[in-house]
Amino acid sequence: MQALNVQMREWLGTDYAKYQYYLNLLYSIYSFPNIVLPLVGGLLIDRLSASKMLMVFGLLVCVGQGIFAIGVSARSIWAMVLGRLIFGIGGECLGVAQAKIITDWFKARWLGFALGLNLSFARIGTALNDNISPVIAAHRSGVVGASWTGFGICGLSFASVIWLTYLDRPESRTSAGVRPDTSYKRSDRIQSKTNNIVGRQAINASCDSTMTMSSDALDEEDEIEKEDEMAQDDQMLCSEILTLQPNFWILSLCCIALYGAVVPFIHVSSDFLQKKWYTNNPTKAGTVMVSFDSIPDIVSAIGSPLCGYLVDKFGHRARYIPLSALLLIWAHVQLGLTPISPIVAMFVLGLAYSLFASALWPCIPFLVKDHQLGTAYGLVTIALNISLTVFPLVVASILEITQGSYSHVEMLFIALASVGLLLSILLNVLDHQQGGRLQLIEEPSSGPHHPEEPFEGHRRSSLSEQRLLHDPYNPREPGFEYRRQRRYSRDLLLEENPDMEDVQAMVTTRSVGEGIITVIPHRRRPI
Ligand SMILES: C[C@H](N)C(=O)N[C@@H](CCCCN)C(=O)O
Repeated sequence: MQALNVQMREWLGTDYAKYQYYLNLLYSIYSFPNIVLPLVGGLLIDRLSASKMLMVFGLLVCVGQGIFAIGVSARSIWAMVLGRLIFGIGGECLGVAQAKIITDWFKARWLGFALGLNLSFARIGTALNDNISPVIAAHRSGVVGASWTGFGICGLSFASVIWLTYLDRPESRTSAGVRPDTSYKRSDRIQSKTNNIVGRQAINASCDSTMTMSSDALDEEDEIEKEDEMAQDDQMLCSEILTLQPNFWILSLCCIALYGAVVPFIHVSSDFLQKKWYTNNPTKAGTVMVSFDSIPDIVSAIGSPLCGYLVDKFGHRARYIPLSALLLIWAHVQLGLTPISPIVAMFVLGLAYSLFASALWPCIPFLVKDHQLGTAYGLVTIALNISLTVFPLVVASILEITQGSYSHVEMLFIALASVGLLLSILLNVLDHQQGGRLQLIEEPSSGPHHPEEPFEGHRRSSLSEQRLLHDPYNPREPGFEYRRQRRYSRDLLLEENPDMEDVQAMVTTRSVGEGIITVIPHRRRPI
């Protein structure tokens, strides 16, 4: 919208004041419903399935952009508003579903890099939109052409949603050792529970059965039944939201403060930079500002996957957050209170943007249980949208009251970054007291897996870090089912030619009917 500012106003034929009202309305209608809806989206993702919901949200994005483009073609502002509403609901919930799928697949390795790459594509999209939309609109087709180009891109995005849904199907998850999606898991569990019952009845009924069960195997079966029962409870309930740990809520507050110190600034940066540095040279301002505007997004497009990689490689993900808050304070102090050229400050701002975004989102899976992930991502997305709804309005009010004083606006951003700094220090202190879960290193596993290894994947962890892991074999611990599957599939894969005897040593087989057996992977225990 911002990118097509002038051309859109000319196309709609409205005066400046009315157009500013429409512009704000089109932005607010995107963010406002997302103060609540990502929670509903997240709960649906946890209770149904991330890829099914991804389809629904992807469709909403296409429908929303289609209605918006029709509105632009017909010069109907209310159709445009309706389009943005549907687009916003789909877009933010789509982000939640994406994050859930990425976490399911990359939780044990490369999570920071994968989420960083996801952010990188979002930034590239923003930078391309800012720079290409006006060029498209300047041609014969105008803003109508630019809006329908947007619709075409949404169509391409929906095609990749379909492709992703295919890649994320239950069989691929199972063969890759990835935690199955909720709906599949539930039907699978009902089936396995039925099999267990049938198997038990068959064993009990046939005293002359040729199959005898060792007491170990019976213990194992009892444990598996217990796990099944407990897993039935592991459906995300609304009431569980209140039981999420304080660190999760502090992280959400960090999200409000730090995004609030960056995104609303980017929205007004073009006007600010022009007024402060290029007042007497509007021609230069016109050309320079387009690229200046995009510096934080471009730096973040490159920086986010790199920072994500650093987080994976060296851990300490929560420590990057106060560091990024310090960088934000530096950038805003330099921009707001000094006459120094803004280029360096804009780079620093982009670096801080990369650093906190690629550290903050990968913290979430370390703070909630697996079955709460969608809801947790939904809640942090709500925090983000509160920030993106409230602070642009605060900025607009400050500009109105101070008659356009950007120094006062910069003071707001410095204050927000300082609040982010304090909150992130508190987060690190509390996390340290609880053993440093947020600082763990997850790195790609290369060598063989040792039975005594307490957690999935190879990881350098200090003793204090390991203390907090409790019992990774406890089905109530976050990621239990995921770890068991990973162990099982890794054990099979690590054998170059796994022969059947070895495989049999790892599983218990049950005859549950004529010609039907059920295979239960053994749970490995630390030596
Ligand atoms: C408004 C927009 N959705 C946004 O700012 N998103 C955030 C968070 C994306 C999280 C995806 N896992 C961003 O940094 O782009």
